[in-house]
Parts: sequence; C-alpha cells; structure tokens
Amino acid sequence: MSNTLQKPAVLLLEDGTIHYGKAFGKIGTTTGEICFNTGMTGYQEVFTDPSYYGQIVIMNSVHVGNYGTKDTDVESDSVKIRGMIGRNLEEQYSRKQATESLDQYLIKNNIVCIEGVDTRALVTHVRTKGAMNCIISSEITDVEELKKELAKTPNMDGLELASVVSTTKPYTLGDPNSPVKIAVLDFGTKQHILTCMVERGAYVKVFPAKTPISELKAFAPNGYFISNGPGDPAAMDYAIITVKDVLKEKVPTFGICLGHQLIALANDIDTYKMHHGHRGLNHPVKNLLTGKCEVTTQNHGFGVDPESVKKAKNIEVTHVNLNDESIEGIRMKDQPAFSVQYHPESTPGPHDSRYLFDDFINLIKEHMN
Ligand SMILES: NC(=O)CC[C@H](N)C(=O)O
Repeated sequence: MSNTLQKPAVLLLEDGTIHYGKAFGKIGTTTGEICFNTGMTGYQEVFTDPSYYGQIVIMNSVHVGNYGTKDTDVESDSVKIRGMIGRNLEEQYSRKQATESLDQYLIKNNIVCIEGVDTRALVTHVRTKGAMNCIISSEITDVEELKKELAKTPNMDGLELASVVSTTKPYTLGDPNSPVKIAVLDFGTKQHILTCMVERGAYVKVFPAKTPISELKAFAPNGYFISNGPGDPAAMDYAIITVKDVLKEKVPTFGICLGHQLIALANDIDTYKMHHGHRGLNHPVKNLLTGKCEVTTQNHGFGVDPESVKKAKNIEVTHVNLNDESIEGIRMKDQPAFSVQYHPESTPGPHDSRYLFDDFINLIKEHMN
C-alpha cells in the first residue's frame, strides 16, 4: 500500500531487534516464530498451508498482493500463518479472477501484518542469528510491554501443533470404487497433496491425527499416507506410535515433510531443529536413485539427523539437498515405505517432483493381490 491512513506498526524480535513499519491486515498484536519464504509467487497457498501454523512469515518477494486473492487458491479452509512481514503489501490487484484484495482477505482471517520493513536486512539477520520468536503490534507501542507479550510465546522446539490443525472428523475424496484405497493420517495436510492422489485415481480417506491403527485398518487401505504439518515432530509421541503401527502392516507408505520426519522417528532416527529452515520454491534436490536434480518447493524448520540415518541399517537415503546436503528423502530397504522432506505437490512451485505420486500409486498397484 503505503498510504497516510495506515496505522504505524512495530516488529520486535526475541533478540531485541526492532523494525518499524505500517499496519496491514487486522489491527492488533500477534506472536510466533519468525521464518522467511523466498518464493516470488503463491502467497495465498503459503498463507493457508497448515504447516505454517504458529509462525510469522517474512515474504522475501518485494511485492505481495498484486494479483489479489481467490477462493480456490488455498491449501486449507483458512489462513494458518500467525502473521506476515512484507516490504510492499499491495491492496490494488489486477487479476480478473481475483475476488478480494490481500488486505481484505487478511482482515477477514484476523491476520496481523506489518509492511514497509527492510525485509532484505531482516532476512539476512534471521539467516545469521537463526529462528526465534517475534511480535508484531499495531496497538502496543511500549517496548517493555511488547517484550512481556513476546515472552509468553512458546518455543517451536518441543511444540506439538499438528492435532490443532488436523481434521476433527474423517472424510473421503475420489471414487469409492477405486481399487487404490489410501488412508491419510492428517497432521495438517495441504489440499493439493490429496488432489495429487485423487487425480491419479485413488480413493482417499483422511483421518484425524490421533486415530488409532485399528480405525485406519478398518478402512482396509492398500496404501498409507503420512501428511505434512506444523510443529516439532519429536513432540508427537502419539503419532510416532501410530506410524510404527502403520509400518508393521508392510503396506506401501508415503510421507511428506512432517510425515517424512515421523517415518524417520518411527525407525528410531532423530530429528533436529534447523538453524533457520528451508522455505521457498527453488531448493535444488538430487535424486540419488536417478542422478537427476529437481527444483523443489520446501517449508520446514526441522530435519532428519544424518548421523542417526547412517546408523539405521534398514534406511537408504534417496534424496539430498544440493545447497546444504541435508537429507531430503529416505526409503526403507525392508518394506515399501518412502518419504521426502520437500513438497512434491508443489503448490506453489515447479512440478519436477510430482513423479513421486506416480511412484506411490504404482507401488500400491504392485503390492495388490
Ligand atoms: N511442511 C511440514 O510438514 C513441516 C514439518 C515440520 N513442522 C517442520 O517445520 O519441519
């Protein structure tokens, strides 16, 4: 925007860094873990991705909002980010199909944002100092008061958030007569992951995060999918137990992001909190099975520990990040289970990795009697 009618807003980081800007979206106060997304487009999909629950996102792209918002450009039923930080957040939009401006959309979804911030300096700071909590406010100006509010925010390390964003009731998608039946453990799934399976002919049943194995098995699935989601995977004891139970079934199983981390934890492999994580649309990943590079969509702040992977005899690393050599994919040698840290549904992002959904469906078909 920036116009003179905008209220001033302030951003305070846990380490005392302060940035002043203007209010955008809802007037108010919000706290969460600061992180940054380097994607140049796809802001609405980012804002509605449940894996961002509990986080305040800096958008590296200098202009956000230019193409407005639209009901169908979503990854869940509401905006999941806790807040947003931008350089220029635009109210005017120029896409014919758009129905609302970004500002109206964020107000409707109660999201407090700040714009006019030097996001290049801020991202450099977070890249150097690492992930930390922050507060945005367009109502509190006193720094001591802001610090007090910020101190109430829990640390992302050790936080279980998946059960908060998971579906409360099971639901189905796709053709009920399909021979391919996939049980989805929903820890905050992105809608397009489900679409990628349904488009390939699967009948999908999505279950709440805390569903026991007996209920999953009652659906008689011939594939299991472990979804993405927010929070610390190591804080999800209940889910690690269910994933262990799922793996005992020896049925084709695929995990994405949080699902990948849970498959690792179920194999007694550790996860760790990354310095500042990976979030964007152009992370290069090498597929070690084919030797090919994929440009991938990513959104994660935790990773699978390479040292404990080395010790796990039944695990093979299938994908590696070409920027920092972090683990991007694994498969189990003794059963048809595999997972990736990145987002092959790629909404938004390049479609290089969608072949993984074909691989999953083919694996299910191979294992059908
Ligand atoms: N996209 C995801 O599933 C994120 C997983 C996990 N919450 C992380 O930040 O690493």
